[in-house]
Amino acid sequence: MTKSNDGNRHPPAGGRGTGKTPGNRGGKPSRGAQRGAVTGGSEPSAGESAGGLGARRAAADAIDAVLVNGRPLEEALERLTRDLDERDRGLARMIAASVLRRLGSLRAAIGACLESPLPERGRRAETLLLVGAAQILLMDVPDHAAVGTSVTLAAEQPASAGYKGLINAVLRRLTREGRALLEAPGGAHPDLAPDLPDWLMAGWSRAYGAEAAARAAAMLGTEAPLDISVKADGEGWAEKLGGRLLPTGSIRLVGAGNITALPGFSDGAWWVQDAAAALPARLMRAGTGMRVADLCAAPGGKTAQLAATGAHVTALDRSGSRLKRLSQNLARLGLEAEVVEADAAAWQAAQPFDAVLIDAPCSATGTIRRHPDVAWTKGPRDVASLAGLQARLLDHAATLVRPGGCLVYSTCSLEPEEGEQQVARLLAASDAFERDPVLPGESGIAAEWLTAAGEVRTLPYHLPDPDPRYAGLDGFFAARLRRRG
Ligand SMILES: C[S@@+](CC[C@H](N)C(=O)[O-])C[C@H]1O[C@@H](n2cnc3c(N)ncnc32)[C@H](O)[C@@H]1O
Repeated sequence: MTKSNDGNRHPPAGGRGTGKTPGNRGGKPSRGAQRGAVTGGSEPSAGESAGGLGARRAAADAIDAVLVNGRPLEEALERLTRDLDERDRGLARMIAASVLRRLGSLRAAIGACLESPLPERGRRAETLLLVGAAQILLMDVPDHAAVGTSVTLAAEQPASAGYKGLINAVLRRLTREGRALLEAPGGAHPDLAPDLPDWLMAGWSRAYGAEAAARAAAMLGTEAPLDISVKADGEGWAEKLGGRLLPTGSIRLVGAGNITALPGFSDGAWWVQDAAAALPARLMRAGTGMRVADLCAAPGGKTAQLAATGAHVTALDRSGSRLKRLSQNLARLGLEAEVVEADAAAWQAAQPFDAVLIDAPCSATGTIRRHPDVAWTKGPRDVASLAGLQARLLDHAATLVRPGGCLVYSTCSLEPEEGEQQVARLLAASDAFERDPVLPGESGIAAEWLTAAGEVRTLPYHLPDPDPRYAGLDGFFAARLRRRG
């Protein structure tokens, strides 16, 4: 049932503060909600809803795949948008990412238009409301198309057909009042970070302080720029691509469009890699003649960096399918590495390496800006079990480093259990290694990105820029250790 403007607000279904998973709706359904009662607005015409229906359907299905089945967004979109043209693929991706990035805020705005939360069987209807609301409130889409397509999609499934009228009425109301509901400070949602689960915000507040956690959350609600790494001639490629050369050597682009059509892609001059993700390999000081191992290598961003230095690189990963992608990426770039499919926690090398990188599998909470599904598919239990795997991988990687050699451990997680605590544990357990601190300015690394111990700890709001489209970094951790000789 929709609610008149002056009624009491109900909390959003799921979302921050309820202690529920995003797909878990609370509250009893009202009769009106069950029956899809309409309080205003009229049905859109068929003509209004005809265009882009496939993109919206794919977006809704992808959101359900993430929130209901816990699947990664990229995997879902790849499957669901296979038959769409490039424009619709882009639209589906944009809608799904916008919903997942602002899930709590959108639910709050929708909830403010409902007298009671939708019942469990209204799940699809809620997804279609989110799809419509994201287009109306966050994207440059004509309102009538956003409303019409959600209503048409509702009619497609028995579970949502009864909600057509309600979806129409709520979305029409959002076209009039939604921005105020979304932006009202402490209004529809009084929390600082309505778009992230409590456990993440609590952990970041403990680790970095409440203000830093809030700044990180604010940055994660925005779209990320495109960062690329180049084999050589950063300045030249920045100019050719109309991008900015960052102090770390990465190039940053905004509004780049289809990356495979950009100059240099088919020639293998560069590859996509977040600027923070490019730091761990730089810390290894690899160069011609060095023997280097990249032990969790696929899909090969860091392998490519290391190979481009002229080092002899062994790229190892447990996943054969991901290694296939690594080999394809290296072939496009014209770079070489010895590729090994094995478990990095057990693999034995013929002789120790000059430098070993362990870019461990992790919760990836530092990449939520690029992968907003991570916030809703990962939980504290994932962090705990991944920390166990990381410890095994790091301990074994340490045995593969020659005396005097270098060990770099990195993760794209903001959780200290997957970063600082792993390294502290290794150093406490054995005196075979010591820290080789990273100094401010090395590889363009800002002092603000370093811990007191000389480890790299980038936070999403680092690398600010007056133009917000160019601001921010993935959250990354990287530590450099030296094996005592
Ligand atoms: C964070 S990703 C690596 C990203 C890669 N370094 C890059 O820059 O493109 C982690 C990788 O670890 C691999 N992995 C997970 N467990 C592993 C294990 N026990 N042994 C080897 N690789 C493993 C995964 O298959 C995944 O490719």
